[in-house]
Amino acid sequence: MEGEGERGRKRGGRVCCVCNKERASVKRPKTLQHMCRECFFNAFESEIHQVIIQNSLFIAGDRVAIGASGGKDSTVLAYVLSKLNRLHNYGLNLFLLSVDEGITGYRDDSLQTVHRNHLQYQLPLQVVSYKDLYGWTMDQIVDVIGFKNNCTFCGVFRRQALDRGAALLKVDKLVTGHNADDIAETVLLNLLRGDVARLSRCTSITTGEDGPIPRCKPFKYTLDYFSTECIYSPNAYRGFAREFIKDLERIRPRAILDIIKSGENFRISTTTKMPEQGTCQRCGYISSQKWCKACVLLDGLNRGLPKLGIGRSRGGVGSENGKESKVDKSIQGKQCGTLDF
Ligand SMILES: Nc1ncnc2c1ncn2[C@@H]1O[C@H](COP(=O)(O)OP(=O)(O)OP(=O)(O)O)[C@@H](O)[C@H]1O
Repeated sequence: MEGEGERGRKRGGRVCCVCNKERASVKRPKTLQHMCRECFFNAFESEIHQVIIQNSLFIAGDRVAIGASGGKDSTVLAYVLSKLNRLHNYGLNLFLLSVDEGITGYRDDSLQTVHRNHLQYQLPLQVVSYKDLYGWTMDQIVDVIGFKNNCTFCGVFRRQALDRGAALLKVDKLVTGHNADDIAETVLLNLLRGDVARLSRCTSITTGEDGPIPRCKPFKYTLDYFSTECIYSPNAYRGFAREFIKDLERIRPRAILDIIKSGENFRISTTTKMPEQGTCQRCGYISSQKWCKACVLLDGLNRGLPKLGIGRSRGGVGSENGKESKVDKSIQGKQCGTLDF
């Protein structure tokens, strides 16, 4: 901890500023405190408990699916949530829900972690795959679309796949391991794209209350320590926002939480026209357009026109003789990646 001077140091390193006994092994980016492992875990778990209670994330008896990717955040989320559920008697029925995107050498490895968590924490596991839901794996999609726009497919399909998996489990809520860094990136991206509708909701700790399954982010205020990248996302726009945010964090760690705060304080003018929620005429999933984005993308893939739903391509769904249809117009201007959680 800054200002501790010699008092805070011990031969071989600093002393934990909480217990004043053990050697510190982490410096928390959020508070800049030097802590030992044990005190860090305690502080972290009690902060998540506070977030859950203060935001009334759950009610006793809720069936809750944990979006389990096998990555570090959702793995920690599964551990912490099952521990807090026991410790504080939340009365939740917890499940692990994994989406297998079909990315060889990436998701197949991380799904093994999820299978281990399923046994370790004794939580029922549901896996849904892109192959079963859409008939395509991400490996196959990348073969036809390349590396540039594949994140659009993956993001849109994952969002819907999680909802479909949650429906199979008949859960009341879905929690994800999105952390403060993820949310700050999304604020910036929505700002850069002028996506007012998403900007207005991306900082909420619970979203989708008007949709099929509300989603919560108990790690909303948790800063990232390190992150792993999908093998197919080297060109994603999000990656640039991530680098920018990491640069800011190096100068001032609280910058990330301040970006979230700014996002929370945006007020959308009452005259701004917001999209109206409806259902996709094709699959029945929620959509503000005639067809949901997943159906538009899938239709393009199946017709051998994979770029149809990306960016400003013409001659899309429902178009006659190359003229734009309503659906074509609806998908314009929303390039690369889904910016909803
Ligand atoms: N394939 C998946 N199956 C289930 N949930 C997923 C999947 N991918 C992402 N999620 C959920 O969305 C959250 C954010 O995922 P993302 O890959 O953007 O970030 P991350 O910080 O790398 O998370 P993680 O470390 O948990 O993978 C995850 O923590 C998880 O809850």
